[in-house]
Amino acid sequence: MASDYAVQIEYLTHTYFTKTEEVTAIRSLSLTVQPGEFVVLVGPSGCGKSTILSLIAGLITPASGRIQLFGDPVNGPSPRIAYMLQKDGLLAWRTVAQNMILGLELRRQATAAAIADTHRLLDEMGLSHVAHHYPHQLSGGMRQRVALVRTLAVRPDLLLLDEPFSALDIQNKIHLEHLLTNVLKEQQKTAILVTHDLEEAIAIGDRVLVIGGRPGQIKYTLPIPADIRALPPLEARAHPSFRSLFSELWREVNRIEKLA
Ligand SMILES: Nc1ncnc2c1ncn2[C@@H]1O[C@H](COP(=O)(O)OP(=O)(O)OP(=O)(O)O)[C@@H](O)[C@H]1O
Repeated sequence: MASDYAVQIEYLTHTYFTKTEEVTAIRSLSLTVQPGEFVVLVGPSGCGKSTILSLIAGLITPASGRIQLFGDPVNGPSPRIAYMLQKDGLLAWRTVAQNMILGLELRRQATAAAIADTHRLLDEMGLSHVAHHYPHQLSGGMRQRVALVRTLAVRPDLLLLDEPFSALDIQNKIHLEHLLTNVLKEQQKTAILVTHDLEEAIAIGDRVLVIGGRPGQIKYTLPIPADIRALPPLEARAHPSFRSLFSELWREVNRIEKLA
């Protein structure tokens, strides 16, 4: 029977083989993500968060277990997924306008309508005035906004976000969180974010999963209450329950780190 989940992971195990050692990064991990849900992965360094994203993206093949995307098995990179990383990956010799359609070009989807859509997104990000600038002429926050436009331009059903805002100052970070969550809500996209920033996790996620142990497994789940989820990221941080959720998450991440 076809699955109704955006992502369904069952008993996933992954081992890296190097010349000198074998590292089992993930063992027997099961997880489901609902369409439209925003799931955040946090946990100590090296616990396997990025590996989970790479497996979902079909960039690496698991040793065992099963991953389904919108009911279809993952057998390699899927056009339904877009990936955004901490490094913006903008090409220095292309303008902002040319950079933001790169994904569309690679997928042979750079139609006039699709390009017009990216210009609308660029406008929403407050960046129309730099469409003809080159990346070196932009600030870090602007570059990451362009990278976000490029990620959204291909109209992915699932966004995988690996610490996309971690190099930004707090103002830029909250601004980008705001832009991201607005677009995700408007377009009802599913997203999985990896972050080390526990405040960010609570302010923008629907559900936060603490990954830990060696090999990595889900050790703790923190559902974010509906009244916090309804708020923009800055206002969420000022909600009366925010501090106690932060303490709960902090305690769990530290407890798991000590056990590792
Ligand atoms: N290509 C690789 N070859 C060998 N081992 C790897 C490889 N990539 C990751 N690992 C190992 O797998 C484990 C999980 O790594 P992963 O990058 O998924 O963790 P992470 O939780 O994302 O870490 P961080 O928070 O530091 O980015 C670590 O022990 C890491 O050293």
